[in-house]
Amino acid sequence: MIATLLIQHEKLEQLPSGGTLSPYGVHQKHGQITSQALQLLSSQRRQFSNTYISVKLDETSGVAVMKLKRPPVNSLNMELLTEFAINLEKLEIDRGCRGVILTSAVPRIFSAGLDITEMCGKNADHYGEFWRAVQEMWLKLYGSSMVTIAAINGSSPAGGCLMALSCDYRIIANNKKYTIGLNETQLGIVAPFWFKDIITEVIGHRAAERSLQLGMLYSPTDALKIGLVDEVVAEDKVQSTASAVMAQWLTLPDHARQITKSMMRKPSLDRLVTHREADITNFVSYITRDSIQKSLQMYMEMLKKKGR
Ligand SMILES: CCCCCCC/C=C/C(=O)SCCNC(=O)CCNC(=O)[C@H](O)C(C)(C)COP(=O)(O)OP(=O)(O)OC[C@H]1O[C@@H](n2cnc3c(N)ncnc32)[C@H](O)[C@@H]1OP(=O)(O)O
Repeated sequence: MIATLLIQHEKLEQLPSGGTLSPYGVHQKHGQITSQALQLLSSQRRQFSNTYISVKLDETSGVAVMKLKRPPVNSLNMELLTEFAINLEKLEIDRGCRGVILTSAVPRIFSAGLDITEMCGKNADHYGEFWRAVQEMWLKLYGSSMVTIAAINGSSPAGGCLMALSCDYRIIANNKKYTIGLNETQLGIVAPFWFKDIITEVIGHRAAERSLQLGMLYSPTDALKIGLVDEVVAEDKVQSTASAVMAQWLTLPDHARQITKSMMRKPSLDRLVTHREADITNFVSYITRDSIQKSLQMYMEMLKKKGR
């Protein structure tokens, strides 16, 4: 139902083209392609936009840029998570798309993580549905066969960090004000096993243990030191670096890279798929505890006071 609505509402823009494109290059139909025609071809883009996500697919390079656009902080509510999973699935089945750059349209913020208001003062059915949407986003992103690059152009705590960690490569803007990490314990909550698994895979057991217990948020340079991100670049170079890294990754034959990626990620994906229902039950029984609700409410109040 939601999927149908989203597809009906999407704006599909097709720019003019002078010929046929394939993901792997230009197919020449008649005679020589002029430089003007090449220019037109190289600008062929498909764009679609939903409420909280915009996607631009460059059919020449096969690279889509997916932007989160939910001001003020791109917090991940049910609708954004659902749009995200649907858009990623659309790109996944689109033979013209080989890579996705995930970034933010909101200045200074990549994503503030899960929308805390989705986890406060609601009923058990809501929490169950919300958690399923969080799982779905992760299964789709971490399990994507495309090359995924996080262009982290702002702060990225908790669920925002999880999104970045789920990509193949992370580039963050060099700005001391930005922080990234899994800070759940600072909210008085526990990151679930699959958050723990993925950060352990990326930064190793010792660093993950310290990072998770203390709910650490790192500056870009400190994140680089522990391997939480792969590159720190000037703020105005984040997108161009992401495009350059993507072009490099796309020189590899898809099938070899995809099978290798799947081999590396399958155990963690399988673990969540196998325990999915138990993980939802666990989340619901945990989040409905009075003590957890109090912690989250206090954290939200603290955020609001800070903002005043
Ligand atoms: C067994 C399972 C157990 C449960 C596991 C659950 C796993 C949880 C994962 C999560 O992702 S929980 C969310 C954690 N997120 C955070 O801790 C981030 C909190 N936000 C911030 O630190 C800051 O807002 C920011 C992102 C650094 C941006 O700072 P800035 O100064 O630019 O903006 P603010 O004034 O702080 O915020 C503006 C506005 O947005 C509201 N807000 C911020 N974050 C969230 C959020 N995650 N959810 C909902 N709302 C959020 C904030 O309250 C302000 O609202 P107003 O005061 O304007 O109404």
